[in-house]
Amino acid sequence: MSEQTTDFPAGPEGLDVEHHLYPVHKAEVLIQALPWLRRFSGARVVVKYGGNAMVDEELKRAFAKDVLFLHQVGLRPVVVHGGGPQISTMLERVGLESEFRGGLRVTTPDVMDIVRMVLTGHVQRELVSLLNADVAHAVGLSGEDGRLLQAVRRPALVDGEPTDVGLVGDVVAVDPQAVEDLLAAGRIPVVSTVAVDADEPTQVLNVNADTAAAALAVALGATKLVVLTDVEGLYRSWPDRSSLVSHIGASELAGMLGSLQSGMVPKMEACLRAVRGGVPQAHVIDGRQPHSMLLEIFTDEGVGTLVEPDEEDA
Ligand SMILES: Nc1ncnc2c1ncn2[C@@H]1O[C@H](COP(=O)(O)OP(=O)(O)O)[C@@H](O)[C@H]1O
Ligand SMILES: CC(=O)N[C@@H](CCC(=O)OP(=O)(O)O)C(=O)O
Repeated sequence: MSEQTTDFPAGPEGLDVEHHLYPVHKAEVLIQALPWLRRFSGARVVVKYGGNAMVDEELKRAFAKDVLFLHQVGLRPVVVHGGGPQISTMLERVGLESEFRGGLRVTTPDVMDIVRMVLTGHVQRELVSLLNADVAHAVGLSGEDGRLLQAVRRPALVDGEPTDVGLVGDVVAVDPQAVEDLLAAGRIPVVSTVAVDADEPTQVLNVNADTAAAALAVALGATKLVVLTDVEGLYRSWPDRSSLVSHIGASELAGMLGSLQSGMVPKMEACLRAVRGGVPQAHVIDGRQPHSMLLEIFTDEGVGTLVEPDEEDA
């Protein structure tokens, strides 16, 4: 390992390790990781990388390093990415309106073209390129490939009323074979969440990336779903930053869903679906903090919010 200290995680009390990590502490970090490395060897981890967490180039590179680290130490990461802000930027550039109803983008055929173009043609390509900067393990695919993600059209719920949002779908079936093939070949799959319409297979649908990641995690029998976003985790009383929930069971979360707002609704619904679908742990962590994923998986303290099944279901 090099002398450079900038890639080491912050200490438990927010210690500025860049300047304070002594060699013995570096060794302690490695020793602390040992039981977790052993426990998660071979485990499938679905990592959802939200568009809001893709803040700058350095953070994106740090994310790519973390994924490569997981792969290198024997886990089986599968990256599922979003790109909501990037879609909105492109819509603005081409003079199309960005409108959300009940947290879902109103998706006309023109908007769908942009969604598909930005997710599979831009965000996914960029992530694959970052992941392949040193060793070429990553391969990108879309929910259309091998009909990985199949969805049916769904309305948004606005004040409890179903409201049409166009070409928006809910994932109803996953055929994970394309991802399985890549995993069997030692690849890192990078999935864009464009889905095939189950009722009309030549039509594509825009699906929420959190929901799609959860469905894929269940279908793959993943050990963890890790959702990277632009907040520390779930806050009990948003926006009170002192109310971070570090651990929550499925039933308690189900009871909280009705009080959540905006982007946290699909995110926490996705975590709930994942743990109720057999994924033992779902995490929401801060993608703006470099290497938060490694801190979550390989340190005793963990970070963010952990969702687990109710004890009787575990
Ligand atoms: N209870 C809550 N706890 C945390 N964040 C919340 C909560 N309620 C609403 N939010 C909002 O949800 C956002 C995350 O969702 P979203 O913007 O869709 O992220 P992403 O692009 O990563 O999917 C946060 O930035 C925050 O503004
Ligand atoms: C139906 C719907 O709203 N789809 C989302 C898909 C992208 C997404 O979910 O990206 P993030 O994870 O970055 O939010 C959208 O069009 O913005």
